[in-house]
Parts: sequence; structure tokens; C-alpha cells
Amino acid sequence: SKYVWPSEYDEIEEILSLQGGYLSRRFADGVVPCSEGGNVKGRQNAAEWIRTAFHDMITHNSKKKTGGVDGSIWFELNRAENGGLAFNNTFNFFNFLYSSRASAADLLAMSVIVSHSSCGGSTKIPFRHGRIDAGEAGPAGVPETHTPLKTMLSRFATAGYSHADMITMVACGHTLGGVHSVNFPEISKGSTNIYNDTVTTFDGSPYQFDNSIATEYVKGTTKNPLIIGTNDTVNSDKRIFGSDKNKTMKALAKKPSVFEAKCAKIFSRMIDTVPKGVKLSSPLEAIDIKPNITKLYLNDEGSLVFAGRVRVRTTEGAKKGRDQADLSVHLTYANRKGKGATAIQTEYAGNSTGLYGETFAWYEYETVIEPSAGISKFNIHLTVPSKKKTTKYTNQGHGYPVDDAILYQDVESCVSRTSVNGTRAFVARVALDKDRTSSALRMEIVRFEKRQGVIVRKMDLESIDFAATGEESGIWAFYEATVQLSTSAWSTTFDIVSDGKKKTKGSAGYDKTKMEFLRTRTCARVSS
Ligand code: HEM
Repeated sequence: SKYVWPSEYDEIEEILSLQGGYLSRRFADGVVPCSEGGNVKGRQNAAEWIRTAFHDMITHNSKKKTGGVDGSIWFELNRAENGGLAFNNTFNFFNFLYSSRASAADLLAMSVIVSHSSCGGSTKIPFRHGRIDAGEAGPAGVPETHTPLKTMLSRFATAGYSHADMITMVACGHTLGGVHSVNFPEISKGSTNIYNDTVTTFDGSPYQFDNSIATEYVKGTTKNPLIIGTNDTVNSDKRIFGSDKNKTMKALAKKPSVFEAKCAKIFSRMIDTVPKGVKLSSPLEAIDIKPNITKLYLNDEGSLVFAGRVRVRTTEGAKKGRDQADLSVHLTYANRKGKGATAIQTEYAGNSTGLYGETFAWYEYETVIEPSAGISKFNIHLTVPSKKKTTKYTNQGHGYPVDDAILYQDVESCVSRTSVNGTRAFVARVALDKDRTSSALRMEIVRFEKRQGVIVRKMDLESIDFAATGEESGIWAFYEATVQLSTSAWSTTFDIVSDGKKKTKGSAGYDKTKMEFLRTRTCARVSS
């Protein structure tokens, strides 16, 4: 099915698509370059993220369809098999992206793709969304260095992976990173002080997603601490890699392209291993033309301010009429009754980049609309000046919808900078079409709640009624709601919902309408 804007998946699409440049969602920042680990000695985020996904996934049961990539790992950190700081560190990086539209498990799955790509993996791993976060720990069973081969094989088999799959998955994981003295001082000689971690790497190129983990093994030059260690009981890679007479490792060593293809495939299977009840989407592709309304509100003069941007995918460049230097964008909008085609010019504002060479250009506009005429939808027009050619985008014939029945008074709505008794007041102001004032106007806000010992916060949805202030402007009446937000969780998202009303003899009915996934922000500093 073709994409129609807006979609509840716009947020996750943006997190995946906008990795660098203007308006980047900054997911990749933690793993660019692949060696990055903040300024913590020995830390490599890309390696930690991939390892976290593996530990979350491997307790899956393919027959019972339980476990998998579901974020249960974050409830399981008191287990020896999940020791060290890597797992919480991983979530810390994308905590800021976690929301009602991006589950912790989806972000963990995406982190594997982002890390793989940043470390030089060139094969596109499809990203499917829809993972549901576990609310509690799952069963134990992550293989450890001392785990017997038979037990390992049976664990992988239960999770749905063959003997060859197991060897491949371990080799693909262990092409990055290494063993940390902080966590395994018997295996990686060095300090157990977290500020003086020594990493003994699995291969000679721990920051490169390449097959040297396999070539060094086959040549016998490997320095992998899980192979050449003096205590064979904990030489798990030695046990695993040699368990099929080196058949799988030889194949991986033979050609970089084989390693590349097999690893992309096994990582794809790994992140798509999910429990029953989860229906993964089809692979998420970057949306070609995507608008984003940033403002629709009544200003002090009672005029309707309408501002936003259009994101144009420029990956295919000039031959497809998508050379940013030879492109202009304008909108045409229809009034509240669906009539007319008033033009709005846009200005180029910047470029952003995604994975696998994706690029985007942004075009921004801000205009004032006659409030009595209003707005209902717009179309987007792309012009290639050198060819004097314009293409019209109509959102699959629907037009890009704008509902001016609810206006979020962004400028007057904010979270107080002052904390009182651990809470900060969020005042939200809305202008509602007076025709709708006989039905309820609600805010549905996500409250984050801390859980003891678990880094991933719980999300609860709360409904709060707006109250009329008695003020009016044009066709609108003003409403306000005040919400006390926990000081540590004031940054959140909410919807504004105006209920519908059935048609009756005396009056016309109307549909429910809402503004979705708005974000709280703090009030501007006032100078005294
Ligand atoms: C099945 C048996 C496996 C065992 C016994 C095992 C064991 C280990 C151990 C002991 C470490 C060192 C951790 C530390 O020092 O904190 C490690 C690191 C790592 N493992 Fe595994 N592993 C296995 C499979 C896998 C798989 C299948 C993957 C991914 C697909 C993976 C990915 C990683 C990565 C990326 C690191 C480096 C982490 C870093 O440098 O911070 N491992 N593994």
C-alpha cells in the first residue's frame, strides 16, 4: 500500500531516515565513528549495542513463541550472563528517542542496523517495526564462555537457529569489540577499575565489520582471547568455531562478500526474532515527499499562522529531478471549505543524510492565513528550474490534510522552568472551533514512570480534560489544561482530542479529530 501522510509511523521513519545533518534524530551519533564510546576508555558503543540485541534475542523459544527482541534484557541485568555496564549503556543512548511511537525493542533492533552500517557493513538490513516492550524479565539462558557446546547448540536450536547459524552469528558479532578486563579479568588481563578498562579484541580490526575474525582464525594467527586463552573451559569461540570441523569459518574466511552477505542475513533474522503477538511491519523505506507542520496557531492579531517544512528525498539526484541545487518547492492550499489553491513559497533550509547513502533536502515556509477562510489541505509542487518542469504531489489524491478545528497555541503552551515539590506545571492552550464546544476536549499525555532497577521507564497514558477560558477569537474558543509533570519526566508527548458528535435533528454532527504526538517544551527564559 502507498504511503499516505500523516502516519503513526512517521516518527519511527524519521528516526531511521535522519541520521545526520539538518534535523537529524542523531541515533547514529553514538556509533559514528564505529570506535566511538564517549570518553570512556575501552568502550565501543556499536559493539555493545549489537551484543545487547543478541542477549535480548537468544532466550527466544521458537515453539512457544516467547521471548526474542522485546527489551526484556533490561529486567535481566542481575544475572551473571548479563554482567557489565554495556546493556544499560546501550539504552542510555537511545532513551531520548524512546516514546509511545518508538518502543525500546524497536530501537534496540534499529541499533543493530545503525551499528552495522557505521562499522562498514554495506548490505542493507531491512528495518521492520512493531516490537512490543516486555514488562518483566524473561527466562535465563544466554550462553556463557564456560557453557558446554551441547547446551549452546540446544539454546540456539530452541531460538530457531541451526548449528551453522550459531557459528555464523557468533563470528558476525565478534568481528567487533572484544573482552573487557573490567568484566572478565581472567580472560582479558588488565584493570577491573571501570576507568581503566583494557579490551582484548576478537580480531585485528575491531572497528571494522569485516571477515578478519574468520581469516585470522583459519590462518591460525588469531589473538581472539576466547580462542587462545590458557583455560580451554572458557575458550567459547574455539569450541564454537571448530564445532563443524571449521566448515562455516572457512566459508566466512574465503571471501569478504560471503561474510558480508551472511552477516547481514543473520543479523536481520536476529532482530526479527520476536514473540507471539508482535506483527512486524514490512521493511520501512524512506518516504519520498514528507511534510511536517511545525505551527498552526492564532497569533496576537488573531491571524492564523501556518508554518512547516517539506522533506524531499534527493538520494536519486539530478537524473530523477532531485538535485537540491536545481529544485524549488511550493505549496498550494485549499481553504476550510476545500476551495481555492493559494500558493505558499518555501525556502531551502538544509540537507540531511540517512543510512546507505540516503539524502534529503528540506524546504521551509511560514505564512499567515486569513482566519475566516481557514485551511483544509495542501498539495506540494516540486519544480526543476533548469527543465522548467513541475511535479505535483497530492498525497495519493487526498491532499495533505490540515485541520484548523483544533489549534495548539504552541507559543503560549510550555512547561514551567520552576520545579515545585518535584513537579513542573505544563500549561497547554488550545483554540477550538466553536462548532465543537459541545463535546469534550481532552489531552492524552504519556507519563513516564521510573521502575526500581530498570533503566527503561514505564509509559502510562493519562487523559486530562481541557476547560474553556471564556475567551474567543474568530470561529475559535480558547481552552486550557494544566498538567503537573514529574520534574524528571517533563519531556513527553501528547495528543489533543476533540470528540465527535452524532448528527441530531436540530444540529449537524461532526467527526472526532485530534492533533497527535505533540511534544512538551520548556517555557522561554524570562529576563528579569
Ligand atoms: C554464543 C556464545 C557467545 C559467548 C559465550 C559470548 C561471549 C562474549 C564475551 C565473554 C564477551 C566479552 C564481554 C565483556 O567483556 O564485557 C563478548 C563480547 C561481545 N559479544 Fe559475544 N558471545 C557469544 C555470542 C555472541 C553473538 C551471537 C553476538 C552477536 C551477534 C555477540 C556479540 C558480541 C560483541 C559485539 C561483543 C563485544 C562487546 C564489547 O566490545 O563491548 N556475541 N561475547
